[in-house]
Amino acid sequence: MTYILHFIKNLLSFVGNIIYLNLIGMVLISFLEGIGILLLVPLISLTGLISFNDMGLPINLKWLNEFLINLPLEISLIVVLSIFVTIMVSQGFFQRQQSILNGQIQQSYLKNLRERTYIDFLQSNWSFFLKTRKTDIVTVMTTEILKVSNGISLTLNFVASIIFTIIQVFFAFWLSPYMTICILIFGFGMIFVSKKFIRNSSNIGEETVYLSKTYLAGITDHFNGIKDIKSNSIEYSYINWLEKFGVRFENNVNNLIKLRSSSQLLFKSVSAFLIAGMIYVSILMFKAQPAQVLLVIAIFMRIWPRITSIQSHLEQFGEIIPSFKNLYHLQQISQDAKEFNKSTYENSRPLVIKSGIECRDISFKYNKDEEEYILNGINMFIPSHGMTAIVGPSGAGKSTLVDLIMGLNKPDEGKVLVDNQVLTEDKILSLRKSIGYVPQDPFLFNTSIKENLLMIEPDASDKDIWEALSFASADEFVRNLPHGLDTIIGDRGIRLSGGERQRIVLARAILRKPSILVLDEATSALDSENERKIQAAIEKLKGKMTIIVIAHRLSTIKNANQVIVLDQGRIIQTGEFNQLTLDRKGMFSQLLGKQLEASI
Ligand SMILES: Nc1ncnc2c1ncn2[C@@H]1O[C@H](COP(=O)(O)OP(=O)(O)OP(=O)(O)O)[C@@H](O)[C@H]1O
Repeated sequence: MTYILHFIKNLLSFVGNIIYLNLIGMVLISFLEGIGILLLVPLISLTGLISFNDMGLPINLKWLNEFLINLPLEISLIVVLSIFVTIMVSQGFFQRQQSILNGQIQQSYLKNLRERTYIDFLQSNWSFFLKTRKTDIVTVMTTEILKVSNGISLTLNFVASIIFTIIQVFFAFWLSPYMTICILIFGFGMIFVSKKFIRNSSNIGEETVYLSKTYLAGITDHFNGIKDIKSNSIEYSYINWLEKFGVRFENNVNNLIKLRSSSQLLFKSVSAFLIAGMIYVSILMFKAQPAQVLLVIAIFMRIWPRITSIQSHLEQFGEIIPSFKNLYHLQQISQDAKEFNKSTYENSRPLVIKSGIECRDISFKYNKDEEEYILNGINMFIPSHGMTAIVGPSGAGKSTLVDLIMGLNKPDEGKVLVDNQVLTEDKILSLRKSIGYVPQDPFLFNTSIKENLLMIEPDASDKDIWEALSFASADEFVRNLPHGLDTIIGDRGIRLSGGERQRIVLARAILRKPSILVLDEATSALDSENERKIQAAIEKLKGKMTIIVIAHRLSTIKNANQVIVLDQGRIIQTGEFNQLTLDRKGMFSQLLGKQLEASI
């Protein structure tokens, strides 16, 4: 319940006073419906079968009776029916207004919740994304947020249902206090007894959340790896996975339907026994008149559905509370991991690096419970406007080191300094705004080449774009595409070759005119002709910006001003390319030797 209350509080602070208008609307509607019960009395009387006096009502409606009796039947019937029609039409009108208002509240809350959650995620630091599965975030942003928003609407309906019930009970109590008390005792007794249904709903809801997350994670993995699946002809192990998973999904929904229908059956059966018992007791034991029996039925038919509705709401709450919990927890984690807000984002300007970036005694580990550091006692200086290459065997910590330099990870010990100033939280964003980054696995969106480039620099002109493309040796192939810059490149750029993708991402990084260019294995997917072109391009950039390259192909970094060799999280060699090749026993020479052997 704490989770629902948290989101209700959000809702109250978001929609403000409209929510009270909404509640007033609900009270008005219930009031008009309550009057409906009262109206039954003169209506029954007008049948001519029974008089008010026989009904044994605790209220004095004789004046109404006398007024109606003194009128000719047609007139009194018209009066009563007109009142009835007016009440029903007004109720319908208010109901319409209230439904519209409810819908508006729900939709604007959903919009706000979606935006807030998305902003929270995007403003979180990198460690949040390292700890959280991407597909869990996607599940929250799609299905869970919708469920929470429906849950909010369910809560508003629940409040309405409670208000309806209270007002109906009030009218019923006025007409017949004993019978109302009797129905209420039975009703709330039933709700208490059927707590098990609510608990089971909650268990099913937990399972639904788990299944949704696992399904999305599985399906995403499978289609990301579809080339491996098809090339290795392992389609059927995945089809089997889906079939098994489908059974669990099916059971989950069937269990929910069974639970809901069992609870409805229970309430319906109790309702039948109760009404039969009441009629029996009133006729045989209290010798009730037909009018009183009719009243018993009328009151019962009004109140019992309200009690059933409360029970059904409670069961639905049980089912969606796990979604509230899931969203709440992920929001909390992302808020704790917040690294900036809108104003810090807007106020941070790209840095211009004058002297260079220094790592001083840096140690870092991903899992803080482990003893071993991934990076250990790193001391290095990356001079501005030079080209620094970081090399080393796989798993040595190259990407981790570059992530620390970009302020994505924070060192557990030691500091990163930019132009001799410690890289504090407030400077991280400025630093990142001055970086052009080309990742190992270049990411492109399923849109045109132009839009992919403008994502980084929305104000760039076509001339700037062609310049950047030409610099990245991508201009020729883009010109040859059927729609040139407007060619749509498919999911993650699937319609382009690996090398073409990498060149587009390089062009995108350069378009920003960054003061630091970070290339993480940027040339790995290029053939030697394109690699040569990019080498020449990087050569052109040397001296204009600070270039950091993580390289496996050592031939690509011949012109680096400094090469840093990492092994098992430690720097083991630093120097110029040629200088390092002279150290025959050093790791750099060994790596170079292995690559030469492999290329023969
Ligand atoms: N998110 C992570 N959580 C836990 N450990 C990680 C994470 N990322 C990397 N590591 C570990 O840190 C070590 C260094 O990884 P890193 O990716 O920095 O190496 P690398 O030198 O860039 O390797 P490669 O050349 O293969 O890309 C590895 O042992 C890796 O298993």
